[in-house]
Amino acid sequence: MTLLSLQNLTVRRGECPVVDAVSLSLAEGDCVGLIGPNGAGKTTLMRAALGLLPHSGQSSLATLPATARAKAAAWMPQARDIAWPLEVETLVALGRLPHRPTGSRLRPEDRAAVDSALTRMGLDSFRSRSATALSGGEQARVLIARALAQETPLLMADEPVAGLDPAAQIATLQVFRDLAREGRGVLVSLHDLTLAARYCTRLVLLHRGRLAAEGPPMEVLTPDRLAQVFHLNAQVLETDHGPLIQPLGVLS
Ligand SMILES: Nc1ncnc2c1ncn2[C@@H]1O[C@H](COP(=O)(O)OP(=O)(O)OP(=O)(O)O)[C@@H](O)[C@H]1O
Repeated sequence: MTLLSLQNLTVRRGECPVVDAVSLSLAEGDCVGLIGPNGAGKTTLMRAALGLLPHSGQSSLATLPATARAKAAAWMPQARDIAWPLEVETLVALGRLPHRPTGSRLRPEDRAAVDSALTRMGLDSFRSRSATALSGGEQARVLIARALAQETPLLMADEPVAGLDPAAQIATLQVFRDLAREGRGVLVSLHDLTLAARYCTRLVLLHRGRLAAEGPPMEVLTPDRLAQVFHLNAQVLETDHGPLIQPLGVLS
């Protein structure tokens, strides 16, 4: 089943299209990595797809009423502001809001979703801590857990592993890959090309707002594209542990 369909999605900032006629679809089982240099349009694409930015073209999510959209897709934005000193467990339970009548108590299925999200993100021992008293990387994991607790068919996450230590980055991508294997869909923007190649089923490469390439990771991440789009001299290796994209230098 298709979980997200974009057709000619375009976002203009003034005269300039920063997302330019992008079409793509994402189905159950897909873990799609959205990659591209700084300013390529990744955040703008995701926010427009969710209907959070004015755009032309179509997004299957943008037209949904807010509650239906919150049941269809969870969104973890790049900004990780936690304003109030809520307990971690309470903050993660906010992910259940689309599923509960306003003001109601957590039902057993809500508690189960919160417990599962905390466990997946390795946060069981953090559940009673104040979220504002956590480190930046710990806060990021809590916000990912909140999105997981939403238990939506589609998870969209904007650079969710930025600021996480290497083990937490890998563990998070493993969670996303597992979600896809369980039949959900994931759209995740990433700057770490090795993680993108290893854990995503498909990559979408944006360059200056346009879809520059899409397909299996090793077909997208060719040395030529890394040079043209990322200005990188990079080695692309197949190892026993999976692909390895090793940047060697910057091309002028
Ligand atoms: N509010 C805004 N007003 C004008 N231009 C903007 C605005 N927000 C973003 N842009 C521009 O739109 C383009 C795409 O930005 P976007 O944040 O989508 O890129 P990105 O691929 O997510 O980058 P990064 O990897 O740095 O997070 C950039 O050129 C950026 O300067």
